[in-house]
Parts: sequence; C-alpha cells; structure tokens
Amino acid sequence: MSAKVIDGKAFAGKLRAKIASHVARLRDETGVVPGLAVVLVGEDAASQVYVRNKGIQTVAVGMASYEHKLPAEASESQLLALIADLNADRSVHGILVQLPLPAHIDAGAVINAIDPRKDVDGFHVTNVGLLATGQRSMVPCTPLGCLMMLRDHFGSLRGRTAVVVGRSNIVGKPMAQLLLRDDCSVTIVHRHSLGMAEICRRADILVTAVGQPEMFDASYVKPGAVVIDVGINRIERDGRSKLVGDVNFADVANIAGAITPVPGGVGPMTIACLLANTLTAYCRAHDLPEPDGLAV
Ligand SMILES: Nc1nc(=O)c2c([nH]1)NC[C@@H]1CN(c3ccc(C(=O)N[C@@H](CCC(=O)O)C(=O)O)cc3)C=[N+]21
Ligand SMILES: [Mg+2]
Repeated sequence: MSAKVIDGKAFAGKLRAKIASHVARLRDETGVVPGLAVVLVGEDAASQVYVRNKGIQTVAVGMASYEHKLPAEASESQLLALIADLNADRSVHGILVQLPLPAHIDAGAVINAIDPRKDVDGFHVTNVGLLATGQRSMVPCTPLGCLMMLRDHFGSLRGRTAVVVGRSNIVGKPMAQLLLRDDCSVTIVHRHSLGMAEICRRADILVTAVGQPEMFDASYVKPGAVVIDVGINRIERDGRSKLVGDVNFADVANIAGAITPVPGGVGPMTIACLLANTLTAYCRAHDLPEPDGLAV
C-alpha cells in the first residue's frame, strides 16, 4: 500500500473541538447556545443509531439537542405541524429530518417546509438554488465534509479534474457544485454512463457515492489520484457483519495518492459538518460573524 490514508475521524475530532470552543465563547457572550432539532419518523434500526450519535455529539460540543420521535404511521400533516413549531422556535437554529421517510410521506414537501435558514442538511430547494448560483447557502453535510478534506489535502483545487460517481440530490449533485465552485473541471457519471472506468481514470479527484460495496477497483483510478469514498455499505463477510465503502480499499490503496477509509472517513465528517452548519445557522440568525473554515 502506498496511498496516504485520509483520517476523517481525526479531522472530524479537530473540527468538533474548534466548534466547541466557538460555542463556549458565544454562550458566554450571548447566553444562548446553538440548538439542533433532529426528527426521526419510524423505528429503522440504523437511523436510530445515527440519530443517537448525532445527539451525543451535539451535546458534546455544548449545543442543545432536541430529539423528536414520531411513530412510523405518523401522517404528513403531523410532521408538517412539527416542522412549523420548530421553524417558530427561537431556541432551534438547525432542523434535520432523518431520511428516508416512510413511503406515505412526501419527503420533498417536508424538506421544503423547513425554514431554509434552519435547513442544516442543505436539502431545501432554496439552498440548492443558492448553492448552484454561487450564493451564500446551507451546504449538504456529506459534500461539505468531503470538500474540507480535499482542501486540506491539496490546498487549492483549482484546475484539477474531478469525477463524481452518483447523481443524488444529497451527495453527487451538491458535491459537483462545490468542486465546480473551487474551480475544478467536473464530470458526473452514473449507472447509465458508458465507459465509466475510462472517465474515472482521468480524475485527479474521484468521489464515489453509489452504494455498491467495493465496486471501484484499481482499474478506475489514475495513479496518484485522491479517492473520496462516500459509500457506507453493510455486508456479511466470514459470517460477520462489517462496513465497507464503494471502493475496494486494499486494491485502490496500491495506486491512489490518497484515500478515505470506511469506516473512519467521510461518515464522521458528515456529522461534524452537521454541527458546523448548526453553528453557521446560529451565527446568521444572531447576526454574528461566522467563524472561519465552517462554511464554504
Ligand atoms: N436528513 C438526513 N441527513 C443525513 O445526513 C443522513 C440522513 N438523513 N439519513 C441517513 C444518512 C446516513 N448518515 C451517516 C452519517 C454518519 C455516518 C458515520 O459516522 N459512519 C461511521 C460508521 C458508523 C457505524 O459504525 O455504523 C463511519 O463511516 O466511520 C454514517 C451515516 C447521515 N445521513
Ligand atoms: Mg446513482
């Protein structure tokens, strides 16, 4: 193995420490701490674990955490009423509705009911449009975390060739927007792309977000490229459950210049960026200067 392993867990720890020191200072200055409300509908086991981790980390940086759990049968109008309450609640600066939602609820309608200024996921159509037009917005947490790691690795991304695999609204599209804003030449490829491996082999920066365990081997990677693995796939191996990325780590680590591991790469950065976005939303709500390095 020759690639540098980008330690997202350690990076996220440093980011949380920076957030915690700002929160402590702002609490002393204003008497108000940032508040994050997380809404979970239903009993999905994985979602419960994520929501619990988010709550623990929110409190650990000195913010207030509000958890709202609704039964799987909750109606869309019940959920919209809760969102309206949270929009009006001045102690809540960030609102996250855990996805996926049950099929009987229109997720788009729920997301677009969130006050865009409190939309710490950056999924509201207003924030999508602001990002796409280069204006100040809330930026989706996973792409933001990836961008922070890339900027840390490269310094400037200007002029580099980036390939994003996957075109979801939560990762692929906003990732491409952020890379474009940092002056990369950006290509998005997806399941219908012809010659995908060949296109990927042109990338200085390869971001994989497809949810296919270990799909990307060395044949997709240019020697020395930086590979950001967004996939988090739970698989059975040797009778045990384990997490793997979209990238075949052992194979790609022989050829890449740097690579994020799974677990311990993008995942921890996603949660740290949720806290960063909550602090950003708080600063904007209170007309306070935004700390450097939290938003793009
Ligand atoms: N509205 C909304 N926003 C989200 O950001 C959102 C969501 N819904 N629904 C579910 C997905 C998933 N997600 C993860 C965040 C962190 C890890 C993470 O920290 N993973 C650890 C491993 C955790 C483990 O061991 O299970 C790691 O990669 O090292 C994983 C997954 C955020 N999501
Ligand atoms: Mg896709």
